Amino acid sequence: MLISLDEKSVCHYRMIRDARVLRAGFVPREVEHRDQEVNHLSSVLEPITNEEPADTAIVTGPSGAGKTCISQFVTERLREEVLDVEATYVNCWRNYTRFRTLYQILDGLGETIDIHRQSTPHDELVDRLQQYDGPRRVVILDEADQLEDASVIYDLHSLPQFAIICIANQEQELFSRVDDRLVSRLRSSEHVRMDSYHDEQLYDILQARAKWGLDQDVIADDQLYRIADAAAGDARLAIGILRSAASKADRENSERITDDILLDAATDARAQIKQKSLDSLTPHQRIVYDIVREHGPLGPSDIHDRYTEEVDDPRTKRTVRTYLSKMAQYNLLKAEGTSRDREYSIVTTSVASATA
Ligand SMILES: Nc1ncnc2c1ncn2[C@@H]1O[C@H](COP(=O)(O)OP(=O)(O)OP(=O)(O)O)[C@@H](O)[C@H]1O
Repeated sequence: MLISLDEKSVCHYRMIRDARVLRAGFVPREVEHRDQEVNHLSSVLEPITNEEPADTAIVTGPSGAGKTCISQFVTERLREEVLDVEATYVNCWRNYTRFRTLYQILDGLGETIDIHRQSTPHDELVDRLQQYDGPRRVVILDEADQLEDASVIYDLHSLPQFAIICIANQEQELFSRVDDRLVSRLRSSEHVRMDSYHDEQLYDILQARAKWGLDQDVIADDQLYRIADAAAGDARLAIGILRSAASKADRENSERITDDILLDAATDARAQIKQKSLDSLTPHQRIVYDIVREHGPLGPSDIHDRYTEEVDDPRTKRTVRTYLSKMAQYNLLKAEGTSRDREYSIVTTSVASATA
């Protein structure tokens, strides 16, 4: 238990013991229920521990299935086992151009001092990667289906110094963004698929976080089960609800997480995740989202027509479809109808919560 004194010397109870373990990007020392996926991914990367080239790994699954966590966990474990392995993590949604992704990778190698965003050609960046002869390096390309120009995967694919983990929600979305020569290579890559968690699995993930992050007995088992149920298979949302609940309890100087706190926490966590997803949208995706918000429900063709009227350099219909699908995956849009008459509308954050 942590007790702190504010300026007025009032005692404040703090139930959060270690806030790090409640953060979205935290990689735990032990991961729950993913032994098979951990072993599979480890075996794909294994050759680099003997200085041999490794196959590219494709990791897919819905939001909150643990794709990033498992990829980072496996990479870290590898780095613990052998000295000469390094790792670079790139969020391709944030770095969605080929230049930015190459830049981030080179930055991890300390090779960006004289690179100029305006004038350095792509080929020179690729040359530098080719010349890299340091320790073997795992490059995690997270949200790889968001790359505007996925040829960066091709750039890296053939370089033996780099082992690539490509993370995406769906395999077909990743493949629809790359050209045929790369599709055939990626099809023969190792594929690690992850499904949404069951309630029991989410409960275990939550219990471990509560154990490390919070004081004992501040949340009851049945409350953890309700969080798991409300999160509907998404570990990111589940941990988000626990984090919101604990910080609200701390703000209110409460010694336990009450059911009322939990109810608000579910709403807060959903709103926070939604805001984060909205902030991640690229400028073109944001325009598409706003069109659906203002004029939806709309079908993909109507959306594309309106979008091409609004921008000078429109992306293809196919790309806009991948935007729509990604926003549906991230619960920003909902799709209704079959593939022939599908329409998209925005998801309004519902106040009703399954933690009630
Ligand atoms: N098996 C697990 N054991 C422990 N913690 C986990 C596990 N799976 C996921 N988590 C935790 O859940 C949260 C969400 O996981 P992660 O970010 O890896 O999901 P994701 O599939 O990459 O989602 P997104 O597609 O939204 O990026 C993270 O805080 C992560 O540490």
